[in-house]
Amino acid sequence: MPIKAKICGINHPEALTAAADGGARYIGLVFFAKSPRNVSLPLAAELARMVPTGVRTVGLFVDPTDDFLDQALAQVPLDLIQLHGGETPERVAAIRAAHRLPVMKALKVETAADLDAASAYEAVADILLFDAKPPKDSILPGGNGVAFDWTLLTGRRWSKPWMLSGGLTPDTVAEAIRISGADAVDVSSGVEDRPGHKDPALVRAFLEAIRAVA
Ligand SMILES: O=C(O)c1ccccc1N[C@@H]1O[C@H](COP(=O)(O)O)[C@@H](O)[C@H]1O
Repeated sequence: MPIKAKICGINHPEALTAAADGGARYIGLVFFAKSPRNVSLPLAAELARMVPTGVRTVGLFVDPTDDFLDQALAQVPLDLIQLHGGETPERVAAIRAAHRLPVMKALKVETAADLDAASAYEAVADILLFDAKPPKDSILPGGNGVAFDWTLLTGRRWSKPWMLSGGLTPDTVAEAIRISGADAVDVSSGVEDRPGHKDPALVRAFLEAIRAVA
């Protein structure tokens, strides 16, 4: 089965085209002011309208308020909500019910215990996303280009679909898939030529590296 890819932090049309034409299943729009990939709602709406049929548009939020979610969803056609903050299982369930959209919950992984804790989200999230714990000095809860020990996922089974992220690059993604057993991956900083700017050539290289695994 082909590996599914999400290219996160799309903020210009050339990156969107490289992702969609290269076979990405998801494109991610970041709604988090501290991120260099943050997009305004009008720009996000413009980009989302360019997403071809068959590619899903994901909105990435970090501990969003209900008001902000309402505004974003009123202006931007999203297919999936990604929650990348400290949202509790109850908050994930409430957001999912209120907005009637599938939710992907990001879980920060450093040790096997972090994966055990992730099981609390299996009942409430539609997709689990395993990302590395951010470095202590980072202002971002994700998008730091940091990987975790992929062997922690080897042989683990989940009742929900899941994605791997954290420090993936065109050079490492095949090995990460092989070790973790992931059938879906998410990348942000690993396909950039400077913080917050996707390089279309790196996006294409990442998607080609994935195709070579399948
Ligand atoms: O990309 C961001 O700026 C971002 C900001 C806040 C939370 C999450 C963010 N990105 C997500 O982080 C992971 C890993 O990114 P990277 O490939 O290590 O740079 C990925 O799931 C992004 O969706």
